[in-house]
Amino acid sequence: MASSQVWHVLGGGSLGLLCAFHLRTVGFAVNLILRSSSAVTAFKQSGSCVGLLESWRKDSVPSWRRSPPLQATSIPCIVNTASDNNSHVFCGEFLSKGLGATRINRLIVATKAQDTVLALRNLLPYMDPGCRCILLQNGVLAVAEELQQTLGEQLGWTTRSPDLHPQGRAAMYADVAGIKDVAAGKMRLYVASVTHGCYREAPPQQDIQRLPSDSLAFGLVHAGLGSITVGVLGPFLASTSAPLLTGKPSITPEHSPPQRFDTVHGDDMAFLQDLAADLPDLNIHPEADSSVLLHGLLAKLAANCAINPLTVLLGCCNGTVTELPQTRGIILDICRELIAIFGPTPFAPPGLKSGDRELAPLDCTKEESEKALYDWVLAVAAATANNRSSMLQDIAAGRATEVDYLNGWVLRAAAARGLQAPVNATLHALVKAREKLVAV
Ligand SMILES: CC(C)(CO)[C@@H](O)C(=O)[O-]
Repeated sequence: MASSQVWHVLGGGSLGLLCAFHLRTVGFAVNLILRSSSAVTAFKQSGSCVGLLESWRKDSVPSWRRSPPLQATSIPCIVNTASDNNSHVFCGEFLSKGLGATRINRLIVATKAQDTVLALRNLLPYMDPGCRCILLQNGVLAVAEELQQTLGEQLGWTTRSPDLHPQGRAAMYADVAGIKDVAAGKMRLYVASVTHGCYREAPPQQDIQRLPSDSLAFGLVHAGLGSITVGVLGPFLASTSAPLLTGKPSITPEHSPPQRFDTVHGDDMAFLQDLAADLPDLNIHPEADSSVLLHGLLAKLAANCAINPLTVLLGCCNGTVTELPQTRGIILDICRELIAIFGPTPFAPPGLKSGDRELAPLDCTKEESEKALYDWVLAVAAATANNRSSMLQDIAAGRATEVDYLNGWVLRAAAARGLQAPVNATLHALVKAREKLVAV
């Protein structure tokens, strides 16, 4: 049962609103942290509610529902100074009006990948020690690497890349953020692979009439029921002294043994299991085995590297990319490239795992992994067939996409291993070109 616990949801995109809707509807107090004070004003003017249409439900005619009212605040603001791209100062406006005395100890981070590190850095002074923070981004592995390189010291992780993270830089951020006394090192970070398909949309006129006036400008359509597989981030980062997956491996991926991580127990799992029980409609699967979680995150990466650019380049919904032989061929190529880079083991077909969930590297051939990953990506696209991918939504709204954290990150991982990933490179280049055309 939902307690009096306050949840903060960072980001008013479709996924942030989906989480805010369900958290609030089951009875949690929710504070939605939006990008600007004008977004907060718009939210308040629209009735301070989130509207949801679950079009994935086939058993009944779906209709719009709205959440009870929830709080909204604007995001604290740090700006880059012109002289030094890496140093930041707080905006005066935020210091006086932003979150004020708010303390955050349950946080869902639903920002775009490229906004995550800066947004989290801005929130650090407001987080209670031990704050539980769930990262939902597409490209969350790339985000995690960036977090480690920029905020690693505050988060209690080893600093792995002195050139990217010069000595003293973290201390300077901490000073600027006034977080000297905040035990941010105890922040608990969780990462998730999210396969729900949803997009923002205001409901049609007749639906609005059935609801209290002026509500639901902050509406979303949950078009494809997926799941949220979530676990603890720490073991991935703490156990290595090289960047998570874009670092140079000591042996080639094909011959590398499966990467093993500590299994997470206890309090973290209890927290995630309670959350899953409180929010059944979000289909949350807590994962205690970090190796299995990594498998899920890499599989999700493959889905985003294939589905998202293709939907942008063809201007279509997710389902279309499963139907055409040309797009199916490109999806298979993307899967093959990821397996060549990260090795077949992380993509072992579920059938090749033993009962205790150990991966079975010796039995898992490259071909079996390719087939398993390809089938999984097609299944995600089919389950979200009527969804407009997040990248297509970004392009339609004239926003930057997350492609640098998806195909772009894969290219960096390939380069670190002396490999090429030509299909990822082509999709990356075409999406960047599309971004440029949209921006003019
Ligand atoms: C799962 C997914 C591809 C569904 O559209 C989603 O991650 C997205 O849109 O980015």
